Amino acid sequence: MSDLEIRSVPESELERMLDITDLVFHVRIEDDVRDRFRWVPRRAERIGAYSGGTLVGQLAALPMRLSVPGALLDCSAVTMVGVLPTHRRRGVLTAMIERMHADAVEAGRPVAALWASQAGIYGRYGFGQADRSITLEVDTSRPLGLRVEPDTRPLRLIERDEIPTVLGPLHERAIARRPGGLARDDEWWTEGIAPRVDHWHDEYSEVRIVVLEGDPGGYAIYRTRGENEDTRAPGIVRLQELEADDTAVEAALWRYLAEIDLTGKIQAAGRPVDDLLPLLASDPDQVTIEGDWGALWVRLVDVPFALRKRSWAGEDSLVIEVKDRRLPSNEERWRLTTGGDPRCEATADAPDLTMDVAELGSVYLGGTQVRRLVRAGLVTEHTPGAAARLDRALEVPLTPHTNDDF
Ligand SMILES: CC(=O)SCCNC(=O)CCNC(=O)[C@H](O)C(C)(C)COP(=O)(O)OP(=O)(O)OC[C@H]1O[C@@H](n2cnc3c(N)ncnc32)[C@H](O)[C@@H]1OP(=O)(O)O
Repeated sequence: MSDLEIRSVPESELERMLDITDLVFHVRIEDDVRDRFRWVPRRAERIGAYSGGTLVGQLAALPMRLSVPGALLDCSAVTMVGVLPTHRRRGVLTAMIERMHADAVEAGRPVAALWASQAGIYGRYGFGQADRSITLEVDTSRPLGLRVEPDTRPLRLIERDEIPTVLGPLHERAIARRPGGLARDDEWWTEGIAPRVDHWHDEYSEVRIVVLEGDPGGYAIYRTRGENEDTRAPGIVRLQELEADDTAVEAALWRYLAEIDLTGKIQAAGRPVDDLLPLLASDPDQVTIEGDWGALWVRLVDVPFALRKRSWAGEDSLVIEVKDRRLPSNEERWRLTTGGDPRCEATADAPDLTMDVAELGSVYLGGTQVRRLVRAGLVTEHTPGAAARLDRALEVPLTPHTNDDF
């Protein structure tokens, strides 16, 4: 598009950004809750596409920190992407992504991440799907038997203003154990994770937070809905997040949720794929997996830095040839030396594996098997056994998972 100008969106145009969000996502952010939605673009780097001086496309990049195995890395968390239907398919998104990449390089952010509205969009920009989520449904119309002894220490319901101090340390431990989470500040907790009312599900109660304090400890964030008087459908506990330092605490929190009076079902969207509950339930038929979907997409902006900063499960040395048509500084043969002091240096040696940076993004957190990508024809294995060796080095004890919906 010839008259396209890419520049920062000033704070005075936040309302226009919300209007564009309404328009492209087919939603209506009512006046009384607009204030709540402004916090995201307010704290983001706002990239605008202007045509004739009018904002026609937008992208918000939140400076965050992403948990990767063994580290927290600075990350551009991309959201609120939209292009007016009158300007679609003319390269507006591509131009905004290029600016986002340049900004991330300049700020020294080695990774970018996003949730995709449609999975077909972001691979071309070097993003790979890095983790998945499942929805669990638990039938609690009868008692939920558990095969382990739940922790018997008391649980406490806390108020929202206690969240950062009480849940903060528990969440820090959770994302240190499991890659894929974002480090949270007070606003992220109270506006993003646990707003008092969930605008998209306002038939549910205000947010409830139950905690088992201490170390080991844990918490659950949930909302409830009573029985439907017309259909007699049972009341529902909608679980948003449950984190526990050990299995006994986890069992105590599930038991608490299962025993809430006047409810007969727990709906838990956004659980990790290796969730323990299907194994812990005495009657596994009470726990069903109702959904399974792609969650976080990861883009390595600085490949050698990201590979050096991640911890690895074993010692090895492999040459990975990376293709990256958007960020040429990544397009290299990299000798990756894994182990206690990881190294990643450009080399002229023959590659063991060749892959696009998008595939590297999808395996980086440890949630996707390189061997599977080889079988799919998406990664080329030049040295027999190299994919299996990289898989061993990438291995993480807990599958990556992201519960920060941004
Ligand atoms: C992180 C997030 O916020 S995800 C939310 C994304 N936003 C939405 O889904 C809202 C509704 N959709 C839109 O606003 C727009 O259609 C966007 C942002 C998805 C695309 O914007 P456009 O300016 O039309 O994209 P652009 O013209 O730069 O297209 C770039 C490429 O992506 C492709 N593409 C664009 N949208 C899609 C899609 N939904 N599915 C598959 N491919 C797509 C184009 O065909 C083009 O391909 P090419 O490079 O091979 O020619």
